[in-house]
Amino acid sequence: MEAMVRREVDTSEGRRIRWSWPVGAAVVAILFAIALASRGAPSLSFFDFRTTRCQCAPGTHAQSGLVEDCCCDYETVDHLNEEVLDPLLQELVKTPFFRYFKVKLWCDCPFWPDDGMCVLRDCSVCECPENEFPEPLKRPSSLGLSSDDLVFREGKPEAAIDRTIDTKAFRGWTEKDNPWTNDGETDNEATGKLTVVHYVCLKQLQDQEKRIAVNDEVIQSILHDSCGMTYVNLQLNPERYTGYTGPSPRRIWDAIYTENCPKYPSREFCQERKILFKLISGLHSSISIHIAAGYLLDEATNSWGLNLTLLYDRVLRYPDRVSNLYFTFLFVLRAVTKATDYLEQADYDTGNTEEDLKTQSLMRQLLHNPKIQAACPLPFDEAKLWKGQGGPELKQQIQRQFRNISALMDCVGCEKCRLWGKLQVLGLGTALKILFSVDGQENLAQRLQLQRNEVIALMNLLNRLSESIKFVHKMGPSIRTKMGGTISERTDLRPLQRL
Ligand SMILES: Cc1cc2nc3c(=O)[nH]c(=O)nc-3n(C[C@H](O)[C@H](O)[C@H](O)COP(=O)(O)OP(=O)(O)OC[C@H]3O[C@@H](n4cnc5c(N)ncnc54)[C@H](O)[C@@H]3O)c2cc1C
Repeated sequence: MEAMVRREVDTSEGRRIRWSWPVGAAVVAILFAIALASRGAPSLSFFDFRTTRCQCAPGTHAQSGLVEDCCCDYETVDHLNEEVLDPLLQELVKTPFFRYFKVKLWCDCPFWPDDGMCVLRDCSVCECPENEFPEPLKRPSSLGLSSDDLVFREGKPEAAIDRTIDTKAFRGWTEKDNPWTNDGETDNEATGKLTVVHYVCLKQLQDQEKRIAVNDEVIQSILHDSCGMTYVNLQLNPERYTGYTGPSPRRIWDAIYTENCPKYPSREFCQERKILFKLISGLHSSISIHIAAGYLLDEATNSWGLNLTLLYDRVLRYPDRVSNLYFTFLFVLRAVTKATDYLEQADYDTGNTEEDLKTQSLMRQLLHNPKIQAACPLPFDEAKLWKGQGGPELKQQIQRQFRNISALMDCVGCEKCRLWGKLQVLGLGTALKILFSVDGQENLAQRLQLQRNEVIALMNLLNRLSESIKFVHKMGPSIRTKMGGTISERTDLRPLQRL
């Protein structure tokens, strides 16, 4: 066998192969068998636009061939990403609709006392100044408030909010809870409502210096107690290195992996059990890639750039972390394409007609892209999951675990990391909701209900993953060569570089 491999290598150098009869016959027989077997199997190469329904293969765990448990190969994903997805997503996330994310940044960690430590000024999130975000989003009524709330809290009818524009701006968007994420994330959660009510009313009183003396401290404490909701311009807050290291993030990742999504190493376990680990691991890889790509190389000169060692040590040297990134990407892409009808009909109104038309057009180009449909028509096949014995119970268990992970985001001790952690976990929760809360494709658009913030999170998550894949594809080979090309068999035992 070894000799045969050597001969093949020789061929590429232009030498002649010397075949022995039995070896030649065996090779011909094997090739014939492979050809026969692959006639029925889908070839999903980017250059082979067949549209047969995919038989998801168990996967090879290497970075070639089909991405494990998915229906597209690595090469196809790289090409589609570079040619179609990345350019569209880069434009999409800059539009007013997708760049403002509503988030509760100051909730208490429900599991342990706050131990966050973040060393850089860059940790903090720059919130939107009053005059910046689009009018329809600005109205507090868009957070699901009613004028009764205001009267009840402050007894001040003049503080009542006009809901007319809210209805228009949020047409088609639901406020229904997502069963996959922590309840506190949703718009209609009670404390969220009160926070905004307090903020609006108290601020008005303060400004007018009327009736009640209110100082910032009071406002802050109210905001903090009820974990205030705020709008953040994502474009001004890139996900990158923040200096958030040490026991605090370690504790969170540990809690996620050990308590909520343990790794099931062997093939004995069903795909459903392995899904959560793979999704979180893929997300973790993407976060690490963004940290490495936007690293503070020299604090004195404030110079930012790529930290090669970090990228290699945390992600590239572990093939399973890379393949989990591709898995997560395909999973989220499938959710987006499954929700095509819904997302196409959704209202992307921010009051800026030109920009909103552009948003709509970009969404259409992405949802109906012929290259994606031809090369990767079914990125992930969710239909075959939860069918076995105990499937529904298993689904509920995994749903609970994911909700815990979502709640753990309030324990992240650095604002910017918390912002991106919350957004991306909400994006994953939205993908899970699309894929697993509604069976089948028929009438999906009628039955599916998404919050506006869920869609913003979903598309921004897809963009993060797409950026990470582009980065791995472009830089991976040269970095591997530079770093010596060693690939670790083990996924967690090598000490990581301290920052
Ligand atoms: C939700 C969240 C968001 C964050 N966002 C940021 C941010 O935006 N900017 C920033 O600078 N820091 C951020 N951090 C911190 C960052 O992720 C690291 O925790 C930190 O840089 C310390 O890294 P580390 O070397 O201890 O390894 P960590 O990345 O903390 O990894 C901890 C352990 O998890 C395992 N592991 C690592 N990667 C994977 C993977 N892909 N799959 C499976 N297992 C894995 C390994 O066993 C590793 O030892 C965030 C942390 C969290 C929890």
